[in-house]
Amino acid sequence: MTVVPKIAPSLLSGDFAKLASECQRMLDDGADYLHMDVMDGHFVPNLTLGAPIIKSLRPHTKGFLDCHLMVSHPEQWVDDFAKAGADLFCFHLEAAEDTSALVKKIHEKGMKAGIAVKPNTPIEDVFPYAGEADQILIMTVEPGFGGQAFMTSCIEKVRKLREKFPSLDIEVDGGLAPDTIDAAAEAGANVIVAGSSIFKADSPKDMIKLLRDRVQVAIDKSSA
Ligand SMILES: O=C(CO)[C@@H](O)[C@H](O)COP(=O)(O)O
Repeated sequence: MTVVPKIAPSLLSGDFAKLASECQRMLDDGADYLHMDVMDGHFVPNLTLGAPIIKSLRPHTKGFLDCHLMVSHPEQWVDDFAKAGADLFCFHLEAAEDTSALVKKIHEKGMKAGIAVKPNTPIEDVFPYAGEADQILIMTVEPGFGGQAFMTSCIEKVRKLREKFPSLDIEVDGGLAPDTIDAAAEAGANVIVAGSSIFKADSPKDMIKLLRDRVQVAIDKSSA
């Protein structure tokens, strides 16, 4: 593997009333990405934030805004997120009309492109597009809410994707914590989204370090 660990705190578990300072706190504590959960109340049964919030936040942070759009018709939001200053636009395979065209459009607008898959979507469905995208996100909970239990059934999907794409950024999201990180990392995940485990930790800094160290151990083991 040639990948490196990246830790992406999910701001969904932070305090939206002070989003900019929550982002800064995470960066100061060692975060690599700021994971922004965009939900439309249609693709998932929850409503969170959209491009206007990303636009307001952008002048207040230099952090990498890893935007995960859990929305129907993701095509319609590419321009708005690009203008708002998103760094990565991740859409759901299940929601896209034309996956390759959407990846191309995201790149043309100057953002990195991610493709997410829900727990019940076979990982093979994303194989044809994994070479075009910058990151594949494997959901390890049903998307919609923070604080759910990690689904171990998703681990095999990470393993299969890593086997085929050794240098791809593989992100996992949902229920990542000290008791689940090893399974995800050993299967090949290198980008870790974590909400509850980081924001509820006595020391978010120590939690970010723990998650990063465990991923690094798995990477070292796999390349030994
Ligand atoms: O996208 C989602 C939920 O749909 C996630 O990003 C969660 O916000 C992660 O939260 P934890 O499971 O780590 O609490």
